[in-house]
Amino acid sequence: MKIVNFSETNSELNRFVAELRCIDTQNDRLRFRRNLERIGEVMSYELSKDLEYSPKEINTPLGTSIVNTSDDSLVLATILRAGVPFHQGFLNYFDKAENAFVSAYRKYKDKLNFEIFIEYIASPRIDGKVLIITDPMLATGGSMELAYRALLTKGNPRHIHVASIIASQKAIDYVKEHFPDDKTTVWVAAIDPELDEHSYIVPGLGDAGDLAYGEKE
Ligand SMILES: O=P(O)(O)OC[C@H]1O[C@H](OP(=O)(O)OP(=O)(O)O)[C@H](O)[C@@H]1O
Ligand SMILES: O=c1cc[nH]c(=O)[nH]1
Ligand SMILES: [Mg+2]
Repeated sequence: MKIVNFSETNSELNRFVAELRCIDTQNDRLRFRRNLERIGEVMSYELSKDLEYSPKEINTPLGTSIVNTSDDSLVLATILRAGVPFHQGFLNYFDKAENAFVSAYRKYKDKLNFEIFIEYIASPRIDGKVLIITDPMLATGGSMELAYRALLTKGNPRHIHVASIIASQKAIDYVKEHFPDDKTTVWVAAIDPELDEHSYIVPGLGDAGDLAYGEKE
């Protein structure tokens, strides 16, 4: 399985990640959402290099130009809530893509133990298409796997791209175990070493959904 970790390359994307993480900047919700979005934009550009292309004739006012454009049918799927701004970044570039939305939430039995529930899915058919599942946080990997399984009820994708911003090492191992090795690519801006007792990523950034949209009851 190909894993692309952007933190291994020096680029401006690292500053967007730093602003998401930093306690001095992350409470500016507008900036937080926009940073999720612009990481989505940069990632989608890099991911676009892995799609299939063929030459097309384009008529300009003065002649004909041959341009290689992608032939892939894309489905951009995201996991509510924190996935929404990150998803928008992908959609800014892949503006012709179809879209899917899945809800996943942690239902806590007590302070430390939770189950993940999927209650909502809105998706097109995904047979033979390139499925890109976006979620900024990959902590245990449980939400990503359940979202993927829910999306499989809509067909069999040709390729799956798992796109995240901060992943724990544990989640990377989990995705390697639970997604098809021969047709999955993982894109992450950073891989962090630990999870705390609440299964939050350490050092991570805190709760991405709350930072983007405010605390929930
Ligand atoms: O890998 P996991 O252990 O499943 O955790 C990651 C999930 O947690 C976050 O969502 P959260 O449940 O906080 O919902 P929210 O986006 O509504 O805040 C995040 O956006 C992922 O969906
Ligand atoms: O670290 C984490 C884990 C789950 N959800 C988040 O938003 N952050
Ligand atoms: Mg949250």
